[in-house]
Amino acid sequence: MKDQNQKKLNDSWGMRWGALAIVAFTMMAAYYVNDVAAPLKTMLESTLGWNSSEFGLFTGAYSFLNVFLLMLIWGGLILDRFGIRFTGKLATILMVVGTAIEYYAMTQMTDATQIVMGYKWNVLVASAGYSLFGVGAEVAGITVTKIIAKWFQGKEMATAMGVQVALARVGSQAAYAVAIPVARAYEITTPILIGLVCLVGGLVAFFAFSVLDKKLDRQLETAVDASPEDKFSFKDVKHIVCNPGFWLIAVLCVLFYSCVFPFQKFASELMITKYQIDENLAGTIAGLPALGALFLTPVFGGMVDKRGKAASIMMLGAAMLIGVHCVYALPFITASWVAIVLMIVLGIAFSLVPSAMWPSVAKIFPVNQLGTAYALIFFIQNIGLWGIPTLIGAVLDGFCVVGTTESGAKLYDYTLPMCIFTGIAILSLIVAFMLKAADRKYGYKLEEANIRK
Ligand SMILES: NCCCC[C@H](NC(=O)[C@@H](N)CCCCN)C(=O)O
Repeated sequence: MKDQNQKKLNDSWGMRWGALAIVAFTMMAAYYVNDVAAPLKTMLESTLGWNSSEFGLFTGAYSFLNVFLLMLIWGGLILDRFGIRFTGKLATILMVVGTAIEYYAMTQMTDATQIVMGYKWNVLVASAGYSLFGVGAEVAGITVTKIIAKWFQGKEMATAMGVQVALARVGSQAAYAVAIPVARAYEITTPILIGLVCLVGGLVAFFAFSVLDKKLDRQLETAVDASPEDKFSFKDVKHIVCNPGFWLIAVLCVLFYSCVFPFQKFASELMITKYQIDENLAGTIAGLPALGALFLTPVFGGMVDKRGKAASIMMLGAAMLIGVHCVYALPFITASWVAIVLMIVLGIAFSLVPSAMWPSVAKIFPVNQLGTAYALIFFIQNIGLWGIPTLIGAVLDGFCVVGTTESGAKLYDYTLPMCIFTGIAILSLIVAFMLKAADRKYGYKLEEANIRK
């Protein structure tokens, strides 16, 4: 007879946090690669001749397959059918292959400038690689959420999720900080090569995690690592999409994240051209929200746990976003310190909203629908992560060119794009307000503390 009281692998503090460290490293590499090309926008223009529309297409390509081929939905199904080890490895392999294609297109296909469907061939190949990477990164995101739920069940689950997101921000900040200096010191694609090497390390790390996870499964005596109650189910989809809270959170998510991630992709150039910030520093400034979020997300998460007020916090974050984008839109404010202060405020908003939003999903839906709810929200969020960079790139090329830089790249006036971001931020405040009203009407308890005294 088996000893039911036998200590399991995840009962050991060191083992479960060690396991988290391994998968968090893979996600850190993913966030690094996700963001590393963004600060290189101007260099891509002067070195490879990419215009803003092409940069926008490339940036939005992260979400292209996720949106148009429903890859997040299939990813959710694969995750439930084949489990976290298989899906995690598959997702990481997709990230490695996608990044390798992107790197190849940017290094070996520099002469492939023939126009196909209105874009340079090398842009399309790099975008295809980045799109494949995007599928891997998003599927890895939902897989890691599920890994944490499994390894930290009945333990420090919320803290573990906060720490994982915080560590992912380290990857983002590193990308923004090193991209331009490394590209200037070596080749424009060296920062991407570094990301590729890190992702291969992340793949090895995931294989190592799988050994631990298999051992845990043997201890848990489960053949399949997805318990029936957290499987992706089309019945749940119907139930979830009929809930007004789902739509309000999903729309708030797409609007809010559309004002942060896509904005950051263009922010390095904005810092250099409008605020005259040194090129080597511009990426670090653009990455400040990620750095701020690294420290503040766990702090605000703790506040939401203890004091509640999640709906009000989301409103506050959205209001701060309006202020930030509105001031960036003002053409007569060009002092570099203002740009830096605004990035810090954006960092605070970027910590407030996610720390209130993601736990709110868990308040609206029962545990057995959470995986499905997160996959659907990620899917809707990806529509913005695809559409907004594509739109901003086209707007820059179509309406904002005001000259040429010394290196031959175009010089843009960012007033119109910043007005667009301000408009989206205003919509996000309206939706946050509606969410608070819905909370009162339907009793989601978003304003209540998670931890009861
Ligand atoms: N448990 C959910 C955590 C979500 C963290 C969130 N990530 C996303 O929303 C991803 N779908 C998109 C990541 C894009 C990275 N540039 C986050 O705040 O990072």
